[in-house]
Amino acid sequence: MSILFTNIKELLQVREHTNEPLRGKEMDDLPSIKNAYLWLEDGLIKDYGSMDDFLPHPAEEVYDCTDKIITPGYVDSHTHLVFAATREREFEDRIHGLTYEEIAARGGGILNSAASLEKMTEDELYEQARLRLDNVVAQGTTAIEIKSGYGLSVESELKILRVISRLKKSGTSNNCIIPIKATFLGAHAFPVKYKENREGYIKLIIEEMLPKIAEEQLADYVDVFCEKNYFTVDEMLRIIEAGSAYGLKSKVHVNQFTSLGAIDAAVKAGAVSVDHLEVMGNEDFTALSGAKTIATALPSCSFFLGLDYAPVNEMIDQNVAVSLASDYNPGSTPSGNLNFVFSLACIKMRMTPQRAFNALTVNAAHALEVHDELGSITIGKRANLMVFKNIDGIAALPYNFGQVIIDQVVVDGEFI
Ligand SMILES: N=CN[C@@H](CCC(=O)O)C(=O)O
Ligand SMILES: [Zn+2]
Repeated sequence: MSILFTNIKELLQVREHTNEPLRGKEMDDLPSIKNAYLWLEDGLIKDYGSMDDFLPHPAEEVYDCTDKIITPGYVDSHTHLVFAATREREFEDRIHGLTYEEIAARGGGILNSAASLEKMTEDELYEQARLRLDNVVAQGTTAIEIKSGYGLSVESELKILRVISRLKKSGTSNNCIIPIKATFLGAHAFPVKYKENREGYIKLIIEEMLPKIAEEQLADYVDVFCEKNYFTVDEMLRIIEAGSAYGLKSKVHVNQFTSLGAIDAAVKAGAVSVDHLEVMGNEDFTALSGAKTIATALPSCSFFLGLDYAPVNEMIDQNVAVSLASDYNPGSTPSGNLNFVFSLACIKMRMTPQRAFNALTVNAAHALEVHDELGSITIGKRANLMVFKNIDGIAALPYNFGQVIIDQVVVDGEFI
């Protein structure tokens, strides 16, 4: 099947390749072609260019895009989209003055989510998660990472990872398949029965959960919530190492509330990404400067919990590869809408629209290791796109905060 878009008002994020994540001044550049064409074949980008150089291409479908802007779809490299129940009660508790940490200390938070997930069947979980996937794809997410971590027992962690595995194969309710990566986050919190036996739970993760997950090939990455009252830096390193023995690379939760030295340790351990970064010390910047590890900021989490925002412009100035993701989860971020993340990045973090869009596409694709197939308009990449009508440029996306102004989403060359 081949499709041709002609007279495109502007084709954004066109790059010959995206072998490396963008850093420093590169983040300010959002390459585009005005009055462009784009030719898709069998779900891939076959060719693109200026209409001035246009030669007739054989195509089964041709669309005139005089009033349209086309971009690559977003990539969401950090979500907890498989969960059993929302947590409005805690939301109200925070309005009355309790903090996220206080709610967790009372047995709420992650443990609350684990208790409700234990009671839910795999099929119910799957149906709910698929509806959430439908929603985020309609909002422009065209590749996604999904974590476990609301199980905290062998059976429940496997249940979540099996749901993710089903989503990988089945896609959305209308069978739209986007790339999904699964992350094992058994080290999200200590279950109550292991409160006085941390070692016992870490052993369960390393000696029981990981081997089973590896046997069923249920995970692409391993994650740890490294934070005061959760997992220490040493515990994180042990779990990263255990995961790597099964071929799992790591993506870790660090510096959400405290700077513990986890960033330096994770970078040295070869983590693909370090995520959150609301609290950053000088040594954290130094560890990330020039590192291969991607720094993923989650502004919707800061917005929802009233935390500081990750200092992304300072990181970019210090040669850190910055990406943005949603952190979609029932506790700290009950939204997977990357259009809203885009607005927050510009409004609250003072990223320019160019920087934020690069962080949501090219660098986000690196954070998910899908940069060879997604994140830019590049020949040979998958045709996962967003189409916008009657806007003047990229700034319209974050400007229209709280709204989804996408006209159409395209996945593998098909309108969804
Ligand atoms: N901080 C750790 N994990 C999640 C929130 C978990 C929850 O509150 O359910 C996050 O990334 O924000
Ligand atoms: Zn998270």
